[in-house]
Amino acid sequence: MLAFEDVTRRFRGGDGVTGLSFQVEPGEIVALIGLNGAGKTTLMRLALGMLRPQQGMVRVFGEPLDDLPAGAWGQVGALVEMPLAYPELTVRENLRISSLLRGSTPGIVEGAVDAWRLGPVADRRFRQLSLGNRQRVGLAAALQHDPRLIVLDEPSNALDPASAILLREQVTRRAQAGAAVLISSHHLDEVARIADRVLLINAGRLIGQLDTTGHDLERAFFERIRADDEHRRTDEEASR
Ligand SMILES: Nc1ncnc2c1ncn2[C@@H]1O[C@H](COP(=O)(O)OP(=O)(O)OP(=O)(O)O)[C@@H](O)[C@H]1O
Repeated sequence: MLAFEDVTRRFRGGDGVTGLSFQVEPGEIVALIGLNGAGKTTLMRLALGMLRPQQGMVRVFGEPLDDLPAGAWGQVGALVEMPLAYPELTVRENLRISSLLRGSTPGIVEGAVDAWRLGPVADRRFRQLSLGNRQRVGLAAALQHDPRLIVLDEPSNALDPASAILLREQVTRRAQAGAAVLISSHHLDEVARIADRVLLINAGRLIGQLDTTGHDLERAFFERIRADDEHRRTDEEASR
């Protein structure tokens, strides 16, 4: 469903991501974790064609992104950075537009309002919503059309515990229906609950997977990051 083949995208100043290779298969939830600035959002933007690789290739539904027919994006659901919405339109109107843009029928909107418990704010303008409610609208818009590929960058940001549970249920339900899910998070315990695999990203590189069956996930995470930092420092010193 989603494949990265040796993908590199560096920014002026040297940061970015380097040599990323991984796949997300149908029915699989893959989580991406790393420290601030590790490259998670850059990877997500590359997956969605919001950034182009300088090297390597991204494939969606088996096609290189450049060859993907425009209609195929209707089977993708994504939330990266801020939810995109028209501030002067209501929640319901925004969800309706979002469904039309993805080639779905507006009939799905009421289901999304119910699923995300947006009823009490459905007729409020988007700009009047709290941060958490905006995030819920963004998630409803990303998932209401039952996409086959889901890309969510730190989706539990600003969500209250009840909404975080909703998110978990919705994402798991979509994966059980065969969707491929890529999700980034800072919450290790949340990730451990839903992900089939957890990829570790550090300083723009994928450095392996985290075993989520262990007890002290945080310690395991930080040890892997520290070991990678040390390894890179030694390599840099040796190459001087
Ligand atoms: N447009 C850009 N121009 C220059 N540098 C950038 C740009 N976008 C990202 N970077 C840099 O690339 C690196 C990776 O950033 P990215 O936003 O992907 O990290 P992240 O893992 O999502 O971080 P966070 O957890 O803080 O959201 C950072 O050092 C960032 O400053």
